[in-house]
Amino acid sequence: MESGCWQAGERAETAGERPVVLVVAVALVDVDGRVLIAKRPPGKKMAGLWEFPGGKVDAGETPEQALIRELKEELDIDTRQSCLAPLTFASHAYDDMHLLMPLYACRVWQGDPVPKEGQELAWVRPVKMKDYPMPPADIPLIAMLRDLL
Ligand SMILES: Nc1nc2c([nH]c(=O)n2[C@H]2C[C@H](O)[C@@H](COP(=O)(O)OP(=O)(O)OP(=O)(O)O)O2)c(=O)[nH]1
Repeated sequence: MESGCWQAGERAETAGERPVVLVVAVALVDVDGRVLIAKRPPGKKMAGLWEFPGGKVDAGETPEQALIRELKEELDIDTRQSCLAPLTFASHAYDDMHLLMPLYACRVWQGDPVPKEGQELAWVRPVKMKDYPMPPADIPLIAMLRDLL
């Protein structure tokens, strides 16, 4: 078997004892088809990399509730569960955890996104996202956004 996914799968099977961590993220899409990404602030893990808004799902929350909460906290915008469309997901082994990250698409929200946590924001077309360094888990999502949005 020569295919690339077969070879890559051999290397990825080392997750072992790492906890699976559920993080929810969203592609906020504007009328021009651009997607909002935010730069992780200094001091955080993977500081300086660009990511989709979102965060960890707390105990007792649904993924959608967590995302609505994170969008308010990080960007001061309001959206609703009915405006969150499941798009794809990332499943990636980091050194300390295995990240499971559903990615939603959202085109309807209220308010203008403002960086509540001092993070830099950018509206970027999926074809241009490769110019913005992102966490390794996010890399496969870029091509999916290009195809699915
Ligand atoms: N929000 C978001 N998180 C991402 C993306 N890609 C990716 O690997 N992550 C990782 C980074 C973090 O380890 C985790 C999100 O955690 P978080 O934003 O709620 O909290 P944090 O960075 O303060 O995490 P921590 O210090 O508590 O580990 O998911 C992404 O596109 N968006």
